[in-house]
Amino acid sequence: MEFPSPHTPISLESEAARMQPEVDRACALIISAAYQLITSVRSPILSITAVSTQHTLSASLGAVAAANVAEALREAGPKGAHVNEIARASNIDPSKLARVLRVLATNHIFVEVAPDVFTHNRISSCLDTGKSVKDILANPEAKHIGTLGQVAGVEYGTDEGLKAGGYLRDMLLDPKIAKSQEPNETALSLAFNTKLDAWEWYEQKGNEYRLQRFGIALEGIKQAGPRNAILEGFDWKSLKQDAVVVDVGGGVGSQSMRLAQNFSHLRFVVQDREQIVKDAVEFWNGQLPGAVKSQKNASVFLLHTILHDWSDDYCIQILRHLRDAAAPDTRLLIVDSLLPYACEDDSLEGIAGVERPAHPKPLLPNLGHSATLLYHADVQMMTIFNGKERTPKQVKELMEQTGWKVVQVHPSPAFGSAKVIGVPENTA
Ligand SMILES: C[S@@+](CC[C@H](N)C(=O)[O-])C[C@H]1O[C@@H](n2cnc3c(N)ncnc32)[C@H](O)[C@@H]1O
Repeated sequence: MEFPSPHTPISLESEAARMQPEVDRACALIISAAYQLITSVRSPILSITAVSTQHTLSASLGAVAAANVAEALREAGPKGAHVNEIARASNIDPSKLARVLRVLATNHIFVEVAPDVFTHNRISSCLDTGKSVKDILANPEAKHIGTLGQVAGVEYGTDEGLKAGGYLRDMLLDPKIAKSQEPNETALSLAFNTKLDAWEWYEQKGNEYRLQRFGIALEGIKQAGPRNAILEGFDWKSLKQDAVVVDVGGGVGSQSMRLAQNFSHLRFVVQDREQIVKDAVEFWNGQLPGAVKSQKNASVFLLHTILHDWSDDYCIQILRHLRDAAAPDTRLLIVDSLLPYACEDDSLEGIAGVERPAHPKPLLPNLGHSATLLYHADVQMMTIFNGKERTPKQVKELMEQTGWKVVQVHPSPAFGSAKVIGVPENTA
């Protein structure tokens, strides 16, 4: 097995090694230990200052993605290109672009091979849509269509994500919305001066590119984990012929698609907002025409990265509605990240499947930096949606309040892939 070199471009094959759980765990320990060492030896004032200015990194990454720098560098070949050449396609001032690229290169994203000459490395290659600069400039609205979605994810995080993040303190400290559970009283609504919730805001005229990019970005983040994570941890095979899986808030139905491709005996209902369902019909007709039929009597309610979009009040409404529509043998399948506390946690006792492996001391019990993306996502969910990544206990409590009983938890190190399986309370 070969671990990828920092100088080779990313591909699905290059990441194959880390899809093996033992390799993934070894990497997590290394990342956790390395970052803990950095924080131990660096001046605390410098540590805190580095964090307080870290938005410059996100902002630089966003600028470079929007300016199609990765595509220009790929076209320039392995020796790289001078900033004068890179800047030409985007009309950015070359000396400003050089500084933006240099802060990234200093953080191992791109390599400065000679003064003002930059080339790709493995991390920067993730910023490449694979399209030509000419094609992107000819049709900028379609930049992310047909891509794996990781660049869409970067643009999402560094555009509405970063802008909303800038208003976190206002959201938390403004007495009018500080304790709100409403999806339209968020840092995003402050940043974009809107009374709409994120879903309505995305559907506003002028936000077409952002809406489409958001949908494609959802796929991008899944590239970091095993492609077929949805297949594991739930016994899909044992569901009877023509069992109906309702993909609640299913987007274009990409999870249902993966299930349909692997379990031909299942039928699917993909439920979402009207505008999204229009895209879903195209997506399905293109790949599995006739596979989705609208039916009642759900065998499974699948909530794939849904509850994390909503505050507790709204999750309770969603879960109650599903409970009302459930038959005695309906299964509830919640797929989301499960967030550990940063300390030891005995609240997990009695929940089947959530035992945490012990990590070597003095690493943090949640593995610190190697798990940091979960906590970034949690805060981002708060700023954009008033949503929340939850601990296993928090999910269990929401289920118990709404007539569902947890029967199994299937933790997954992959982002957004842990499963909590429930059944209607009085039939368990
Ligand atoms: C984070 S995405 C998850 C999509 C899909 N489950 C997946 O994992 O690929 C959340 C989805 O919820 C949908 N959504 C938001 N509000 C909704 C509502 N009121 N009814 C149905 N779907 C909704 C959004 O349009 C979006 O597709």
